[in-house]
Amino acid sequence: MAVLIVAGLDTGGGAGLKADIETVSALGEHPLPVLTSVTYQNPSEVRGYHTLPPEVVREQIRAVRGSFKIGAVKIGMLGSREIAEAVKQETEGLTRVLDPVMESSTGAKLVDSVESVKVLILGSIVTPNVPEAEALSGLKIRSIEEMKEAAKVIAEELGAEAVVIKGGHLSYTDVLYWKGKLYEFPGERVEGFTHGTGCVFSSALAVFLAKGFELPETVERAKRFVEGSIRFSKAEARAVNPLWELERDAHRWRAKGELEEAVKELMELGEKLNPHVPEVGTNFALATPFSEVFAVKGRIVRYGGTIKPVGPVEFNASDHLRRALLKMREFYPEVRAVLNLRYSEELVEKAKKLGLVVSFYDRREEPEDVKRAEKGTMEWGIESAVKRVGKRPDLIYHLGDWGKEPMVLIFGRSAMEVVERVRALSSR
Ligand SMILES: Nc1ncnc2c1ncn2[C@@H]1O[C@H](COP(=O)(O)OP(=O)(O)O)[C@@H](O)[C@H]1O
Ligand SMILES: Cc1ncc(COP(=O)(O)OP(=O)(O)O)c(N)n1
Repeated sequence: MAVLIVAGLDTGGGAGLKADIETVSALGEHPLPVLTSVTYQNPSEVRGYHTLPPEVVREQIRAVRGSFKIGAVKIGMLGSREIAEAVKQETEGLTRVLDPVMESSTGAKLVDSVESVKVLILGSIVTPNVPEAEALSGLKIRSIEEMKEAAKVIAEELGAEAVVIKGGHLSYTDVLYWKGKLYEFPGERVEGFTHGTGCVFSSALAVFLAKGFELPETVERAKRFVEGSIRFSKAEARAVNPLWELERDAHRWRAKGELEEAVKELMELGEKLNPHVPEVGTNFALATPFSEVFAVKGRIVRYGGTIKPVGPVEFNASDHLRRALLKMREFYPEVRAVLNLRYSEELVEKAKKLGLVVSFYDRREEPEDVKRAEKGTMEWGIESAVKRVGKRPDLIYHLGDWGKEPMVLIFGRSAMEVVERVRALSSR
């Protein structure tokens, strides 16, 4: 099934047509991109825009309308009244999702007037954010109740088929008004980059409608998709990541394979490693670029004179090492792997001789409030060891405390780098 996308180009690659194409593709449908305008923008500012002649927009739609089975159309930045009129005529009869783009989140205008957007409201599924809903309804919106009133006004007075008011500017709860009924879609703030959320939301809505879902289910699915695209956004883009699901799954698959290979290699060191395995066992953890962590279920234990993994490599199989690794990655995101061994002075001395950067934390220095808080020790320990040495540590040790075995953590930028370090440390 194809989804027609009528939108503007964001040169920063975060919102607009590029985000729409990625959303439609990631959700498994075929995007048909129609350009209305070129903006000059990055995630921090929109410097201006140029609208294409309406005839150019018209011809783009005509070129594809007859040759593809179009399940829905998503309409984003229109730019001008003339383009809005052309798009209205050329998309007649299609299921229309209208994101009434008026301003970017940075406050720059992306359409000549609110009236131009209104041209396309009749019969469309309209997805304003709170400021856009205020402009369309003439009402002030400060609460979910006021979102509901505005949605009703936009549907009943402007003739929208349905109205979804998005809550990204308020409480992250979205509201749908459809066929005389109101629906709420509760949400919570997700940490990450949010430039492009509105574009991804409306494109996802168009895709799920094209797939045949009913509107309330469609809104729920689109909302959860946007949440993922915020959670798995990336620093270099400073915008949402519509490819998150595909990338996350690919990274999970690769990380699992990488760790399985490294564990196999580690088993080759069996006899040499056996004396370094602590009473609680050794574990080996690897993080994906999205900071999801794999480890060995049940840990690696001493077995006769050698060592043995108790279970398979699994997602979230070690809380302890996961917390150590994620804390280290806050300082050094390139660090992806960690393994724990029993502390011994010889091991630490050998690490220093090998030129590894060694640091430590002293549990006796742990502040009382961290001690009282459940699960804060590891994070505090890694942070204090990182700060103590002032550069990326390869090995962090602690000397234990009441009921806590002294331990060594060996870090690396890949699982194999950790194995190589362990090989060097355990060689006689
Ligand atoms: N930080 C966030 N955490 C979770 N959901 C968010 C966040 N920001 C926006 N959303 C959701 O993203 C979608 C788009 O909303 P919004 O950001 O208000 O649109 P726009 O980009 O048009 O301003 C909505 O479903 C909204 O609830
Ligand atoms: C070309 C273009 N189209 C739309 C927008 C606005 O995108 P949106 O998803 O609403 O994201 P924010 O502007 O709220 O970050 C845009 N900026 N450029």
